[in-house]
Amino acid sequence: MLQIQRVARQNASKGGRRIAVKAGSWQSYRGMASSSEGYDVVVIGGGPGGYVAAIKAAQLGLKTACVEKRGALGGTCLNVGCIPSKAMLNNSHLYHQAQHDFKKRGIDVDGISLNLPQMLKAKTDAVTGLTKGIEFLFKQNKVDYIKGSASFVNANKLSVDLLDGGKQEVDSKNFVIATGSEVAPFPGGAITIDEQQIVSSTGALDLQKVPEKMVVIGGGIIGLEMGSVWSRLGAEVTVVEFLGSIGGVGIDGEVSKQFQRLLAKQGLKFKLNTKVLSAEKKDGKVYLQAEAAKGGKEETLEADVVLVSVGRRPYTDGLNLEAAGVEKDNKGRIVIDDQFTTSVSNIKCIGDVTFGPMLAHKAEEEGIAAVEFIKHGHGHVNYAAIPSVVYTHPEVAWVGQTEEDLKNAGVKYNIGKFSFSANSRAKTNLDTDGFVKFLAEKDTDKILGIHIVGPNAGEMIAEGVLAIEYGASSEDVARTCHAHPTLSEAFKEAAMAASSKPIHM
Ligand SMILES: Cc1cc2nc3c(=O)[nH]c(=O)nc-3n(C[C@H](O)[C@H](O)[C@H](O)COP(=O)(O)OP(=O)(O)OC[C@H]3O[C@@H](n4cnc5c(N)ncnc54)[C@H](O)[C@@H]3O)c2cc1C
Ligand SMILES: NC(=O)c1ccc[n+]([C@@H]2O[C@H](COP(=O)([O-])OP(=O)(O)OC[C@H]3O[C@@H](n4cnc5c(N)ncnc54)[C@H](O)[C@@H]3O)[C@@H](O)[C@H]2O)c1
Repeated sequence: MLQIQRVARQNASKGGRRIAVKAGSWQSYRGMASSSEGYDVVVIGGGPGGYVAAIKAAQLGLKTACVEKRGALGGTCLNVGCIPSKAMLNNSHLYHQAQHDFKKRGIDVDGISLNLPQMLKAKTDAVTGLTKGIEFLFKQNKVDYIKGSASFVNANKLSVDLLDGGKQEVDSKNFVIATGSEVAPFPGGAITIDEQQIVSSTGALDLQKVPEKMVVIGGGIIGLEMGSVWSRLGAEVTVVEFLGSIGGVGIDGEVSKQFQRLLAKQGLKFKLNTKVLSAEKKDGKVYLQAEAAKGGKEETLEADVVLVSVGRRPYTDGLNLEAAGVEKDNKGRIVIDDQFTTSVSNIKCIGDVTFGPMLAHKAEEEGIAAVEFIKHGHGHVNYAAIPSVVYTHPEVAWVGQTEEDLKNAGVKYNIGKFSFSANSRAKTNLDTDGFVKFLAEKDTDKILGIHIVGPNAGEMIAEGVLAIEYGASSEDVARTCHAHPTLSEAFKEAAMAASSKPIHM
């Protein structure tokens, strides 16, 4: 019963906005699937969406293989995304703290210096350990790992160019496409990424020298995380953002402003409402032409290294989707219905290559739900309860709707805010920047959004996700006992502020 309610809730939460409903229901799929032999499920792509789908499918008793062409499992996230960036964020933060923060805590350290090769090695070690770990999980769960590049022959057959040479044909009743995304090139080809001086996030994770001046094009999550890393390690970083605010899609306006103030205090410079037009490499430098977003006077920005972080796009190169009949939309996303089924009834699709936010945990949830649909005919992802986290210091995290969303939808709401400067643990930690903000429906007190800028926001938001998943009111959270002294008391007090009054402010 609960499952059925959840599927209904999931469908309702999408409201037809995210998922275009195409032909190919669960019933019609069942008719087709039994006709072929080989695997029950073959997953194409071994990123967080694909590898999780493969493990879950095997756990459900389906004969499963996963095809991955990178030579390592884990996809963008483990190899050139979430994991290496978080290693660099953590270690650059410690370096920055040791230089600028230890003294006031009574820790005198002499002769601190950066050993960048060692910091890069620590990052690589974390990546290697985790990608090998997934290979182990595949063995443990009896998922066949096919190393090569997959291409559809028809809706029940792949041809795989094996990394070790040669080709292999792979037959399956069902496929899950999880081929992810790639760096979006600069529009119009005006700037070419060379991964040395003009880098994408991939090059920015592996710079062999701290640049003196770095210009970041795009003040979304990648720009702010990687800009923070190199700023902490000593670069003068300028973020150029087309829009009037930073943080990308989904960030609350008030949080974005506070976030920008805090990053500026750390030394990052911002040029908002500014559009980069072109780049020229000359005498070891890069010169960028930029102008006001709405048109106006041009200016030249000089940099040693430029990071292009203007978004990512779905990746389907070489898949030969036409041979299977799988359709894409005009943004290159594979079109799916609310059961992750593509235009072909036995082929499902999940993660960055289809609709929705490009986040590892969203891809994982979809991976599990998609194979549950294959096995049981029902699955569940609640798109209203997908958290977002920016792993800077302080962190920024949110779930649900922003004030701007609610205003645009004409929804009446209460705000409850609590500042970390009034939280005892934050005070003892000398880490008091930021706040927790609850948005609750005026009439019912139901939580509609939670936004945090502050220490440990990325861990704390899990409580908000749970509250939204269970349809909690802010009073529910306010009446829940939180341990003292913890940062999470700020979370409780913000809930108290939304439903009645906080105690400590
Ligand atoms: C710098 C950076 C930092 C990030 N940090 C975070 C973060 O902190 N948290 C977060 O949630 N998200 C983060 N992301 C986003 C996250 O990496 C993606 O949302 C996630 O990896 C998507 O998972 P996926 O499985 O859909 O695709 P991917 O991870 O892109 O995996 C797809 C895989 O498919 C393989 N493939 C493609 N075509 C074929 C083929 N024809 N045959 C065989 N294999 C194929 C590719 O080689 C790839 O390994 C970050 C991204 C970047 C770039
Ligand atoms: N912590 C995380 O969860 C995390 C970390 C990194 C990446 N990611 C994911 O990776 C994806 C890509 O990240 P991203 O930061 O590249 O994209 P993004 O879409 O988040 O941000 C790109 C920014 O570039 C700006 N921009 C575009 N063209 C510009 C121009 N010509 N000049 C100046 N600014 C311009 C846009 O206005 C936007 O703010 C995102 O979907 C994100 O969810 C997530």
